[in-house]
Amino acid sequence: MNDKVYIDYNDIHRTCADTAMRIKSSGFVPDLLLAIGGGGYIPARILRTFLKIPIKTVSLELYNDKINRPNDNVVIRQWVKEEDIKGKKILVVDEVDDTRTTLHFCVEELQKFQPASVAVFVIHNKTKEKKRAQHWDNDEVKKDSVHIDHYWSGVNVVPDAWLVYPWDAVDIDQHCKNSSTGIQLMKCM
Ligand SMILES: O=P(O)(O)OC[C@H]1O[C@H](OP(=O)(O)OP(=O)(O)O)[C@H](O)[C@@H]1O
Repeated sequence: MNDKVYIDYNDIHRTCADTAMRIKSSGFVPDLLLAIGGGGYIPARILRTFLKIPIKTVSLELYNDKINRPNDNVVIRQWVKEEDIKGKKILVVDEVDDTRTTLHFCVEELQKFQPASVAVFVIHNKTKEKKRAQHWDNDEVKKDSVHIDHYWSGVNVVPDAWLVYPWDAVDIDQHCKNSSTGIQLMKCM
């Protein structure tokens, strides 16, 4: 079993702040943050502090806590209206890109509403072979069938990292103590 990495709230805030600066300097000016719940809600709110644009939310479920394994398909618990997306530049926000199943599903569904463009932000990207959209995070991004204009990960992490986020903590004080230990995270350039 892999060591758990307890993620610190302040590190999340710093990562969002740093990446917001990268987004601003990229020339991509999003109209809307689209948070994928539950993990994308808090990073989207932090990004709003810097990007000063509205947030809309969707709720998607891949991992099924009741059966302790992924669902066969991504389940939509809540979705957006077409009028919120059509013609807009959308920045999709989630906390982690693991197999990329959820992000790919979300972008594919959003494209049906004809956004002007779509980009993706995650706090953590696990550097592993993805099940979908292999090329989003490298120079071949535009070759993928489900197109995005930009992909930003705050931090690239080793493939088998077991990330524990602070909003899942029952005892946040113990979580903070644990967050000073853990495996090495590989910082994204
Ligand atoms: O890259 P993937 O393999 O698709 O995994 C990443 C997704 O899994 C988690 O969601 P989950 O379904 O556990 O829902 P939650 O955010 O409500 O915990 C996480 O929040 C991402 O959305």
